[in-house]
Amino acid sequence: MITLRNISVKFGGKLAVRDVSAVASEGEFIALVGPNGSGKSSLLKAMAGLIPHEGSTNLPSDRRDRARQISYLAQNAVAPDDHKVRNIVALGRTPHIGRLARISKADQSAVEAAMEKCGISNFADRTFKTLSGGEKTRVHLARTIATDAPLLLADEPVTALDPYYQLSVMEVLRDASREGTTVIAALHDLALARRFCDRVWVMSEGHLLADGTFDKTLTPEILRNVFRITRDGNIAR
Ligand SMILES: Nc1ncnc2c1ncn2[C@@H]1O[C@H](COP(=O)(O)OP(=O)(O)OP(=O)(O)O)[C@@H](O)[C@H]1O
Repeated sequence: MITLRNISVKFGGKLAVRDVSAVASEGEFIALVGPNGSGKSSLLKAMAGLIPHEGSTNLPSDRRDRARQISYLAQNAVAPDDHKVRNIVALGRTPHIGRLARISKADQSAVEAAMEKCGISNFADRTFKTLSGGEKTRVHLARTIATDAPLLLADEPVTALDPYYQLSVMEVLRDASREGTTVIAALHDLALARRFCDRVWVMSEGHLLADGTFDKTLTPEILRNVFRITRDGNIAR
């Protein structure tokens, strides 16, 4: 169980996340939704220990423990252009490899399995710079999956993907949650989120405005007042 207590994130005096308290259970797949600028990325980064925050969590504070416990897929993840795909995915195993130790057979299998799940095995030996945008996203996802951490945080993992890979990546994340990983993914596609996720956290102006099942949470009022759309997907006027 992951517990967030009164998490706040400030940038230059401006609050991007305001007093967020929530819990996530083992094996849950949570959709973190909300309009642009509502604080989703900032909350994920605070959970990943990448930016300073107020409040507390039960996540490990030691950097190495944190790296084993939490894998994080950034919204605009980068990777060395000249590295082979396979080596970038293998970076996901770094927290499990001792200093100066070589990658083990188990690490190697985790890398191969993650590449297979993300549909990138066929270009495992290409350099990163030769890939398309969506292919690069799937490489980053495979690196995140390869870590095999109990908490997976993904910031807009499907935004750059074609319809087939949107579904396929959502399946990969759902499978990870079914195997016991807690997955929290920032998503803009509410229909896709509803189809795959167990629960939704709705962010609005830094607050966690609603937390629950899709039916109870994404009410016509919230769609109108927070997302500025109607239930039919039109602009609310
Ligand atoms: N490094 C930063 N410095 C200053 N302000 C920032 C920084 N990062 C984010 N913000 C501000 O914090 C607020 C929340 O941003 P955040 O990226 O968390 O939103 P988001 O919900 O992930 O948005 P999006 O859907 O557009 O990715 C925004 O007002 C943003 O401008």
